[in-house]
Amino acid sequence: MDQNELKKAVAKAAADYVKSRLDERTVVGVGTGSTANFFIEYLGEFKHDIQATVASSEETARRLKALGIAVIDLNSAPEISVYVDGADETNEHLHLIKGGGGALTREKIIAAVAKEFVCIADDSKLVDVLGHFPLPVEVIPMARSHVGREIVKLGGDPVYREGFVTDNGNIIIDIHNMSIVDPRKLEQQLNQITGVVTNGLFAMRPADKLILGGKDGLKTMSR
Ligand SMILES: O=C[C@H](O)[C@H](O)[C@H](O)COP(=O)(O)O
Repeated sequence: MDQNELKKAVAKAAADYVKSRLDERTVVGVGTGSTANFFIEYLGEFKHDIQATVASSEETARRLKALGIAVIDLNSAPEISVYVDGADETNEHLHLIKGGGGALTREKIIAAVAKEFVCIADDSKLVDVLGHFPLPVEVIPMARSHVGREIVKLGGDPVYREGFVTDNGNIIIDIHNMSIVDPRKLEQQLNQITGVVTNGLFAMRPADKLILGGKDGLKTMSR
């Protein structure tokens, strides 16, 4: 199977899992990116059974609505039963790097609310130490230089994502060349920098379940 087929396989497994748990109160949190897009397609197959979804980006909301799936504002959702999303990197503790597509802040908000966070990925994303993938940080535009200097003090190489504006009207700085040996500590250190909205480390609130697709089939890891 190529990488796309692996993404499809994990998305199907997550959709089957969500379907098996649906009841009349279920609100599904839906992620952003190429893996999540396959999940959205599978959701479309049982859209009449889904009460509502909360989308982690404008693009995901557009795709869900195009399939006729109800999208509600998070503030109108009494709870999110399950949130399904991809990741850019994961370690065996289910700590993640997310935000390659720039949707990290809304994703992190949904993850914070969700009772269960199911991450889906092909097994090329599983690493021993996070940080090979550049870590995205969403930043208020006027704080760009300040945040960049603070990132250098933490040992990373900040790279401004040219021409990209988040759904929240902010910029992204990607941190390169940082071996993230203590993800929980770095997540908190970055959040302490004035001007940072959030960062793409999901270590304080990791995934609860990880469905990985590889050449030998699917593997599920849980915390
Ligand atoms: O902002 C984007 C999200 O965090 C994605 O979940 C992440 O970038 C993984 O995307 P993909 O499934 O396309 O590899």
